[in-house]
Amino acid sequence: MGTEIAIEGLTKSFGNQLIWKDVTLTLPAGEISVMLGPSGTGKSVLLKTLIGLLKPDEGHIWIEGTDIANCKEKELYEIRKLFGVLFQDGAMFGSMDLYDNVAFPLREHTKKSESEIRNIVMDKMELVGLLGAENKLPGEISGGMRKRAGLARALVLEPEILLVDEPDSGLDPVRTAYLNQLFIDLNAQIDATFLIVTHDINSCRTVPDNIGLLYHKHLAMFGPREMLLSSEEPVVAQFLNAQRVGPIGMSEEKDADELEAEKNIKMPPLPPIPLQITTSNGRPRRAAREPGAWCRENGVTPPPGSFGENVSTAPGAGAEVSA
Ligand SMILES: Nc1ncnc2c1ncn2[C@@H]1O[C@H](COP(=O)(O)OP(=O)(O)OP(=O)(O)O)[C@@H](O)[C@H]1O
Repeated sequence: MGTEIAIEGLTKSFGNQLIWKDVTLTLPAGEISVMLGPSGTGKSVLLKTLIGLLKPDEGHIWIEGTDIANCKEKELYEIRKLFGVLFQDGAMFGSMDLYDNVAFPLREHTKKSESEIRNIVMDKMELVGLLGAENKLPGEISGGMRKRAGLARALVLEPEILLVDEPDSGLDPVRTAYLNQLFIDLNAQIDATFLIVTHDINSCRTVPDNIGLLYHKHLAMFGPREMLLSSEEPVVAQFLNAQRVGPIGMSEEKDADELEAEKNIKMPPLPPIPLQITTSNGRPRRAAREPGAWCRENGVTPPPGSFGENVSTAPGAGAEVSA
């Protein structure tokens, strides 16, 4: 089962450039969370801070009782073993074939024999649909395959926490859909805590259990998927529905003149909340909740047409989904 990450009052700047301030959130154990935000709001910096590649100016990151923002190198080294990381470009060694790339963490961090390593590598290659491509070099395969190879490598040490930076950048919608399904299936299988940084609104609306939004140097909101997808908060509603109308402008925040010009333009109504992707083999995912459960429990009426037609989201009603 995955590990909870409790982030408290995290602040990061580079010189006098503040990236974000006072970020506080808990990534629940075994759940999939997505972090969104306009370009340059520090999503990648957050991922790097979580694995200790960058030191925050202030704050705490609690994992299994250790504050990895303030612990000794030796403790950080141990905690890092809980993490699997998939960087944007897959971060493959160009001169090694996919097999050696995926085997690398096992050879580096374990004393496993080559035959044990072979079993693990082939198992993960199969999981990401890359069996048969073991002898290819990273330069000989597509971007989508490189990402999947990066994912196989992130999985070989059986991570409790999986951090993924923009898995869908540069992928076509079909490949993105396959990758999203893979995340859901993987989460059901390995039960790790996932944090995915993405710009893809469709992925963010259908994959995670929780969504966070970084905006204007702070965490605008973090919570269950249904909470954010039913939120009328202008920044959240604008971003999650990819609208031009709202406080976010081309260079992050709109100025007073732009906002004044939009004063009488109403934000469009929220679109229906889609169903969350389920596992491809029907196996239940521990963190998955019934459609509409959060809305029902919190007395929130979701936008009309949410979750398909057969889910009652009235407070107090039991949710039913037609087969
Ligand atoms: N090592 C560093 N030194 C100085 N500045 C940095 C460093 N790493 C990141 N930054 C700055 O931090 C800011 C946030 O960068 P980051 O890559 O985290 O944004 P992002 O939200 O992931 O953006 P995008 O969605 O475009 O990938 C940028 O202004 C970037 O230039």
